[in-house]
Amino acid sequence: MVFFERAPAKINLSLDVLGKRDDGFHEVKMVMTSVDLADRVELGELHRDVIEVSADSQYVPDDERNLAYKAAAAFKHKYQLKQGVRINIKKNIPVAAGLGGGSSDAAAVLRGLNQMWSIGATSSQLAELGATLGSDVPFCVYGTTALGTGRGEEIRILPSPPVCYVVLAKPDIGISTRHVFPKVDVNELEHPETEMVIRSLEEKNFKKLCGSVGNTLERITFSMHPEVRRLKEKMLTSGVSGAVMSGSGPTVAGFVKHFSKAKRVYNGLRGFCDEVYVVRLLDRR
Ligand SMILES: C[C@](O)(CO)[C@H](O)COP(=O)(O)OP(=O)(O)OC[C@H]1O[C@@H](n2ccc(N)nc2=O)[C@H](O)[C@@H]1O
Ligand SMILES: Nc1ncnc2c1ncn2[C@@H]1O[C@H](COP(=O)(O)OP(=O)(O)OP(=O)(O)O)[C@@H](O)[C@H]1O
Repeated sequence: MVFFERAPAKINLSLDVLGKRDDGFHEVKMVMTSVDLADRVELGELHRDVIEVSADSQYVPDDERNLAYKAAAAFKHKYQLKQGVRINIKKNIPVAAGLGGGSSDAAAVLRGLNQMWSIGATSSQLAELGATLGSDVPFCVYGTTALGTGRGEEIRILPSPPVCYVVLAKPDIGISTRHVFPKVDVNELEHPETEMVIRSLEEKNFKKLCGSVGNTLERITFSMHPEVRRLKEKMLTSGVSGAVMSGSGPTVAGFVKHFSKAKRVYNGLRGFCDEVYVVRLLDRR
């Protein structure tokens, strides 16, 4: 039997760092949501006790370093399963882009294996297992709109954003979160208005949302890669109502209410950077 799971990209509407923890991670407070740019994860049952993984991208490992492989290994270990699985990933989410692609693939594997092997684990149990794989995996298990606290793994579901289009633009660089967090100086941070972002979701207020999106990691990524700052500026002058870098970058998300405007922004940015997408937010609660 073959199972398919969608693995949507995540974007940060806000990302705040509150402090450094004893375990080396940072205490964060961030609002995340999912968009309809998604990888496609195919799971096929094997009768041997092996995990095989392949992906149609040269930037993604096809062995135990793949986060999807790690998710399958963790799931098999947790539920003491002797069956194997073949995982095939059709990558549509740009890699090392701040869009949580690997985390979303891992979450899709947890959801898919739970279904394929009829384990009956709850989302919260899958999220707890996901937290052992990476800070963004628990959010990706739910894949809606949520507040992430702790190191990002404590999830509170929020109302979905007002209906709008999101233009995603990624300059031709990859950024690893691991290289950005060590540069955080907790005494020199500008804090985004996360509470205002949450209120804008509760009120479904597009204007308020656009006026309050923010990411404290922007300053660090911009200083390492000035082209990301230029991209955000270009996006704002192209007519988006608000823009914010996702995760540790380099992808910048711009918000517009109408498709005609999204198309104009898209066309304007295409001459500026290679990878541009017009997407929609995933959930409609
Ligand atoms: C930047 C975000 O994408 C925002 O959604 C996430 O916080 C990153 O999530 P992720 O890629 O799943 O991150 P992890 O794989 O857990 O951690 C990668 C590295 O980022 C740093 N890290 C990550 C999360 C966090 N709250 N504090 C950190 O300091 C750590 O150095 C860690 O070694
Ligand atoms: N299934 C996967 N999809 C994408 N990248 C993966 C996967 N498994 C492992 N990786 C590795 O993880 C790294 C980060 O890729 P990803 O696309 O998840 O970026 P990101 O969302 O910016 O994450 P991070 O915050 O971890 O830097 C890549 O360098 C890649 O080699």
